[in-house]
Amino acid sequence: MSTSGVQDIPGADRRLLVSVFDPQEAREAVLGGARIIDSEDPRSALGTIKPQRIMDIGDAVLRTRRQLPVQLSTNIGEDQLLFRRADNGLAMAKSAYEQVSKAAQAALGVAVAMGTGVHPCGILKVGLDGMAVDELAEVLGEIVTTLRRSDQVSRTRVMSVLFAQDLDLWDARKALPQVRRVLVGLGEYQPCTPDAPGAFDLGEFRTDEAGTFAAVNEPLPHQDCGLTRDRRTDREAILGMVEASAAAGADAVMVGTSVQMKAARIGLISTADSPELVDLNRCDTDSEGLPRAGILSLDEIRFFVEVCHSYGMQANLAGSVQSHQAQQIWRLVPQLDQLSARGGVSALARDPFGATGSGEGARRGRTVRSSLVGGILPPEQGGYLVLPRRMAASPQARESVAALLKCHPDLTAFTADEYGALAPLS
Ligand SMILES: O=C[C@H](O)COP(=O)(O)O
Repeated sequence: MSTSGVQDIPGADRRLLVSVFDPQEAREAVLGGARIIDSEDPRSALGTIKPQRIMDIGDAVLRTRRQLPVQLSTNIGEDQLLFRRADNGLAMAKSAYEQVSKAAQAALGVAVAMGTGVHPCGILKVGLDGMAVDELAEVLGEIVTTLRRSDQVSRTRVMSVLFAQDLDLWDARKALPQVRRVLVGLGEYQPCTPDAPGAFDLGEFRTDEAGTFAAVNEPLPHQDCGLTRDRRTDREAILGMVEASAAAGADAVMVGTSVQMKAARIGLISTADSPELVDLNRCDTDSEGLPRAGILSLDEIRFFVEVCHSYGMQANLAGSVQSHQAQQIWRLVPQLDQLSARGGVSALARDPFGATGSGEGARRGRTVRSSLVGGILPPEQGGYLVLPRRMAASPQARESVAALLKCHPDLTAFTADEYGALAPLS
């Protein structure tokens, strides 16, 4: 007898998407139980990936034993904006016609790279960051129509992507050294004068660049795109994105987070201030004591799912999704179609020759582990709770986990070391 209720949903077909960068990560994701294997360059939130790598990943999925049907997905980048450089060096937007055409060409290209060998319905994620609502609807509509008319990939599903943001939280965190370090490592900065807002000396992070000043790249505010008047992604922004996606004929909408939010430990799901959620975000601190924060409340997540379904589209959540969030959200929002993850299912790479892991903390230096994939799976597919070992050591976290297991006694809990090896939570 289920205690969460979700196991009792007849025909539940909820899916975990895992973003991978190579065939080995693809195998880990499939063996861990992911239902959508997403080809993506982890250097950014929707990192563009070469078609040949998508093909390599598809081949790896085909060769790996799967218990349930698996789909492929990929993306055509975070935004579809195109610029040219004016004589004075300033960036000038290219014509709407060129933007729409390039996006549709890219969509066709990556859909062909995914092919139909793994599944007839590949999924195409379309980043639309920074675009005005009418602009993004035009791009999406062209992509949908182009793919539908194609001979080979007409069943490709189109998923629009909205990057959720909380600009007040971002402002409060963006100057922290650990946030700047990650963004500098990912190349998310631009040169500036020493007196420019947010300027810092690159030499703090790269000795060879001492004396060069830079500022981290800022998120593109929703207000500038006409999505909402708020500095945080709210119901108005969600509704605007879902309506535009539905009008364009998209099949699904994903709300995720930009690389700036990820670097600042601002994930999509807020566990604070909810009587239904156990707040483990506050116990998940980095080595400097910075806790994980979230953007959308449980009610806003329910609103997103409900609005998507009212337009006949699927709802997908992403944005530094952690195991404790996933296990609660799957149970509390049983209608949710998909969760997506990379950071929450990756660990330091273990060097088989004995050296310690490399690339500590950076998105690129971590690799997908099947043991961690199980931490984000829905309960009806065997999902369990995974707590990073450093977090499990905190009495505050232990207390919160005890409360969580009391709410959901069907959950089995493990700790994970920095390489993703699991041990039962004792
Ligand atoms: O498509 C989804 C993203 O790859 C999720 O990445 P993340 O879990 O590190 O935020």
